[in-house]
Amino acid sequence: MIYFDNSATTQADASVLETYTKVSQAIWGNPSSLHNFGEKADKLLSQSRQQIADIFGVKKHEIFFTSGGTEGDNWVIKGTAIAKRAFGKHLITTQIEHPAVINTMQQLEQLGYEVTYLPVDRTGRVSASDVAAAIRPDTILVSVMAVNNEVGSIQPIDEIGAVLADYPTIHFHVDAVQAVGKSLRELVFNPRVDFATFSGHKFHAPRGTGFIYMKAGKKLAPLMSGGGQESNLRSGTENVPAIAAMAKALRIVTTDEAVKNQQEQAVRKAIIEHIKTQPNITIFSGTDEHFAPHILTFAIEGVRGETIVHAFEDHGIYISTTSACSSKKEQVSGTLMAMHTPENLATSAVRVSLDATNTLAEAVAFNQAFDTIYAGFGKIMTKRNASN
Ligand SMILES: Cc1ncc(COP(=O)(O)O)c(C=O)c1O
Repeated sequence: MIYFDNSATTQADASVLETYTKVSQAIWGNPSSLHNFGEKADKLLSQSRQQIADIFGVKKHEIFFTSGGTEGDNWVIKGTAIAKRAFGKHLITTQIEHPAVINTMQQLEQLGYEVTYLPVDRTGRVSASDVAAAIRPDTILVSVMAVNNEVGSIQPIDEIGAVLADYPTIHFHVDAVQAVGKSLRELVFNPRVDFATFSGHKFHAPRGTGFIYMKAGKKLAPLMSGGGQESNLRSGTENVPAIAAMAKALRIVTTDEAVKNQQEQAVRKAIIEHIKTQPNITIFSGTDEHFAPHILTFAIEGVRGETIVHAFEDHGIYISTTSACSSKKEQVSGTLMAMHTPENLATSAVRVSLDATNTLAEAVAFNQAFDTIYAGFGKIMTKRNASN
């Protein structure tokens, strides 16, 4: 089996699962309990928070645990909307955000908020000057992802940060779910960024884990009210075993990051160099510094994305249509449409998403499977053209 769908989810690391099991067996007390057993869990929770903060060079009390990327995005956006409703009801985002952002924004629109969805260029990048032009006196939030999950384009967070330096009261949120382990720490933690969202299952931690970064002094309304965990901002008994496991997974994925990214880039380039020689192939992910090393999206014109996914599956290779969320709903990729891709090409797009465990030998196997699949589709396309 060759697993090339790491942007959908990653396999939990064996040593990370070991931590999860050990903590579940040995330190399963409730961190809020007053007794010594609870204190042990609380101590581990605190150590995990410190570990994560240290990795990113931020303060411990700026890390808040969540259940994943969707919760983090919802919290920052709705939490801002509630906390700042007296100051304004305008939010700015892009047309290429994950549904966790776009659908949250749409929900707010139904409640009377106004949202500007900024366009992107043909390479899938938003422009900082468009952000500047969209700012209004009642703008309360700018939310822009670091790495797009469908084509891998890296957004100019630093340039947007420079624009927002003149507007210190506007919350600046970065969805960093696809940016972990991709040598983008400085970009995500640009000094002007106030909030960032992270999801554990994208970096080999157990499902249902995640955290947000909330800069000291910034405020969000809680979405989960209850027992007052996470400094009264996110109630609910903490999943200490999973959180300890996530902290370990983050340490592993961020160790030797540059070397791992070179590996991903090498595998990606080996595939690009091979497939780009064929006619009817469109590659949407660039190889320059504006694209993350792990995502490659391409289309075989005239063949539907799901047909391509299943054809590779027959060869034991797992890829996806442009995102795991949209693949079962037969939705056309929002990112590719925003990039002005013709609809017939957007419906033919598939995403290969890598991590550092993928090898050049797997790229060779992928390329061989590609040749067989492409030749098969070629016959169908020729027949179709002849009968038209
Ligand atoms: C950019 C981005 N944001 C948010 C999410 C949602 O994260 P989760 O699956 O942890 O809810 C994803 C998941 O694919 C994503 O790629």
